[in-house]
Amino acid sequence: MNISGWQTYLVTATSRSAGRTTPEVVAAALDGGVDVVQLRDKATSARERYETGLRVRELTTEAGVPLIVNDRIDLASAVDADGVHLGQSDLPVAVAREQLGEDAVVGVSASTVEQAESAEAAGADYLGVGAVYGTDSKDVSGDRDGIGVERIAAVADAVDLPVIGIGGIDASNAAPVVEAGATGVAALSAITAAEDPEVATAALRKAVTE
Ligand SMILES: Cc1ncc(COP(=O)(O)OP(=O)(O)O)c(N)n1
Ligand SMILES: Cc1nc(C(=O)O)sc1CCOP(=O)(O)O
Ligand SMILES: [Mg+2]
Repeated sequence: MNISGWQTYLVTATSRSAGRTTPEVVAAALDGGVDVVQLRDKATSARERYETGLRVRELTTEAGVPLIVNDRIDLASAVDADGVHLGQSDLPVAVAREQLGEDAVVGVSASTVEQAESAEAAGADYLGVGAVYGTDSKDVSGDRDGIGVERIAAVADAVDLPVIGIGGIDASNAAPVVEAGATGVAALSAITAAEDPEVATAALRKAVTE
């Protein structure tokens, strides 16, 4: 898996998708050229997430794009995802590897250099680092304005893993995140809540590749 090629990373949220279903948003983002999709629905039942995950798996497989499941190793396995994204309070990387296999992609959230170094030592494949800017999509502890691109630079300097910036990122502010050393950017509301998720994805892609 070429994780270093992940420049645009969609994080889904049915509750922030302007009445569209998550498969509809994912299909549009795939048409817009997104590199990886993470299924992250905190508000729906396990059964709903499973059904949605199966459909999103079909779409991502057709497009040749990896699928990551947030938090849940069991759901990642059930929908045959490529991997799982784990936060600081989620199960350890080693458990994910044991359950999903050595080839599974395991991402870990880090908002400090210390957390990034620990995740690297634990065997993470990539880091999700944020919240870079202020966000309404998640209750983030600490600085409401975000950790800033300076922290992205510090983390990218400290570890050898691909770094994905997340939090408050859209086409207008994505370039400095990559200039600071991130491999790519993850976006939730900038894509899911956009008037046209395909256009928003293409704009984000342009911002980080040009
Ligand atoms: C790419 C990426 N980075 C960070 C996160 C946040 O994960 P976590 O800290 O576990 O918080 P929740 O998303 O579970 O609320 C992420 N999901 N994806
Ligand atoms: C899911 C998530 N994780 C974050 C972190 O800092 O770890 S910020 C965040 C929300 C990202 O949503 P938006 O792109 O709409 O700001
Ligand atoms: Mg989590």
